[in-house]
Amino acid sequence: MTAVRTSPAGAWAVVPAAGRGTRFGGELPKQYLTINGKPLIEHALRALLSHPGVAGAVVALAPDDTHWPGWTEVEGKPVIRCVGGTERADSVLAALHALSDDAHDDTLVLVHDAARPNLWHRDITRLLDSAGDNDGAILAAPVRDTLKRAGDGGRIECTESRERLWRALTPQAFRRCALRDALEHAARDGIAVTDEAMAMERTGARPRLVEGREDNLKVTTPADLALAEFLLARRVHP
Ligand SMILES: Nc1ccn([C@@H]2O[C@H](COP(=O)(O)OP(=O)(O)OP(=O)(O)O)[C@@H](O)[C@H]2O)c(=O)n1
Ligand SMILES: C[C@](O)(CO)[C@H](O)COP(=O)(O)O
Repeated sequence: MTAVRTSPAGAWAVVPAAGRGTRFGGELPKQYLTINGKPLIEHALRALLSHPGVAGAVVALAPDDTHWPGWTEVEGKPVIRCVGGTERADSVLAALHALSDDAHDDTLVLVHDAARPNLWHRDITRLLDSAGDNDGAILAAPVRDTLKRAGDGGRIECTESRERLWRALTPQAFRRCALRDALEHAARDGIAVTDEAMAMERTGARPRLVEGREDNLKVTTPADLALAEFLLARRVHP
């Protein structure tokens, strides 16, 4: 893995893409499934790198990835690869390390799943506008459904309040070193964090919730892929 010089101007995208897609199933990792002739990861990278506030991207790949097309540039901006880890948080941490020490500590990083192909510029802009303080910000969507807690035997134990509950989306935006330290701390404590905000919360930070488009979906199952196809077919970029 090569250390990278980063531009002081602009945020950097960090794209974890080292997952196996176990819940999706199949041989091909889901980030390489195509919609409109482009793999999901390309949709994600183009959405990020075509935004004027994003200077480049670091992509974390599985060590045995044979599908990565070898891009070093997308939308005229640099794309760097590194080897990801066992869990998503390990992959994000590896990508943060791949940004060299001469990158500013306070460079803003936007961590975005390779498996979220329907990201819009307006959401990136709103996130960048809100992520200036040291606690960072994430895109999120309010929970809309009535929530049931399961008891024994597949029966409902109770109805949970959805008040103040949000679904975490990506990108999630933080200062590079603050996020690196938070992820390292969680790893040392043996805590499996499922998103970047969770690692930051453990340090006492209170990241801002920025309401994002509800159709910024993560492709997790085949049903999600069909929905993403529907959404992207109607989309006029960016
Ligand atoms: N060790 C890992 C695990 C996940 N990811 C990435 O994190 C994003 C969101 O994770 P998820 O949807 O959980 O992807 P997978 O781990 O591939 O799916 P599954 O949990 O079903 O195996 C994806 O872009 C995935 O490639 C990663 O970079 N490194
Ligand atoms: C980061 C994430 O996409 C936010 O929704 C999510 O946490 C990824 O992992 P998950 O296992 O699918 O929740």
